Amino acid sequence: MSVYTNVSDQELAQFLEDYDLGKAISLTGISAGVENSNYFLDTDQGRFVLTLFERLSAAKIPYFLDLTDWLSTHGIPCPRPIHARNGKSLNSLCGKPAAIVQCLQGRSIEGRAPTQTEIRALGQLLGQMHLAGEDFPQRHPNPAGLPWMQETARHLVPHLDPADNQIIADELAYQSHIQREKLPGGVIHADLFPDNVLFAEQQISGTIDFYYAGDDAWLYDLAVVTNSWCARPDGQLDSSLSTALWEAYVATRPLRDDEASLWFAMLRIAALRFWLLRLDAVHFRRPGAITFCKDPEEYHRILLQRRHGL
Ligand SMILES: Nc1ncnc2c1ncn2[C@@H]1O[C@H](COP(=O)(O)OP(=O)(O)O)[C@@H](O)[C@H]1O
Ligand SMILES: N[C@@H](CCOP(=O)(O)O)C(=O)O
Repeated sequence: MSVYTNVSDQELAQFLEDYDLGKAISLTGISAGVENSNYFLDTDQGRFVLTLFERLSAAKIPYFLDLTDWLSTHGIPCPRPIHARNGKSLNSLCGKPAAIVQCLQGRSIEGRAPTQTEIRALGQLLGQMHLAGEDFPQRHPNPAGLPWMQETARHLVPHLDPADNQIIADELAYQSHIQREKLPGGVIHADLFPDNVLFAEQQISGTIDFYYAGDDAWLYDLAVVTNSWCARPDGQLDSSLSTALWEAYVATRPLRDDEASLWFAMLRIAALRFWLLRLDAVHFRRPGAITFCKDPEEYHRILLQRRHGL
């Protein structure tokens, strides 16, 4: 879902007065995405992306902008925030917190399976991103950890059938015994799905949408990526893709001995996280001009397969 707030020409012109970006030529709503209102902004200085933050409070947003500023200066292709003349990267538009970021080149592979070259590039990039974030000075616990899952599951109960509620309760009970905080970790992207990675000639030209990023086990992030890039339509893993991803990742960030034993637990919690997120989006829809909800059933299938170790 992606355009909740419409911006008038006058509001935009006034907003841009605080930047050195010249005058607006056009503003085009982007229909992909879920959380925020996103626009391609063309000015006489080039193309940028304008985001109006719909859920995050202004106090929470600087972390994400500072993180992408940091990662982009540490070799990770991600949207560098554009600072206004007063030095701030976060400002206000239509009464919402708003930011302008660099528009990255390339296209996502959405709608088709990745090639071996692409999946290896992704594994390597994810390892590099984890290492690049190691010295990032700000701490921010993953906002979608177990407490978020427990809370989301609780308010979904009246909307789901008993079988689904039972699966969710079983998974939450299982995960409450897994100590992922003991695994090596640091900054994770936490949503590096195919629609958040841009490729140009099979190499990664951009990673976007860091608004779920936070501190958590790196292995959990690899599990999020594995589920979202390597699942077949029936939810089972495509082993040639998942193996290539794993090998490229561990060649960049070698795993500690205790990590491999928690691999299936991480795949399960990563599947549960996105099943809950999508159920929440479907059952608690927000009004908006362009509406797009992702299918919860896809993650239901993925979770059922991971519960069987597939
Ligand atoms: N910096 C960027 N460069 C190029 N395209 C971008 C950029 N940021 C967002 N987009 C485009 O906007 C779409 C939605 O962005 P996303 O961050 O996923 O939205 P949301 O935060 O609402 O989930 C992306 O799929 C991509 O096509
Ligand atoms: N990637 C998640 C939902 C988050 O949406 P995004 O557009 O902000 O990446 C999913 O597929 O459920």
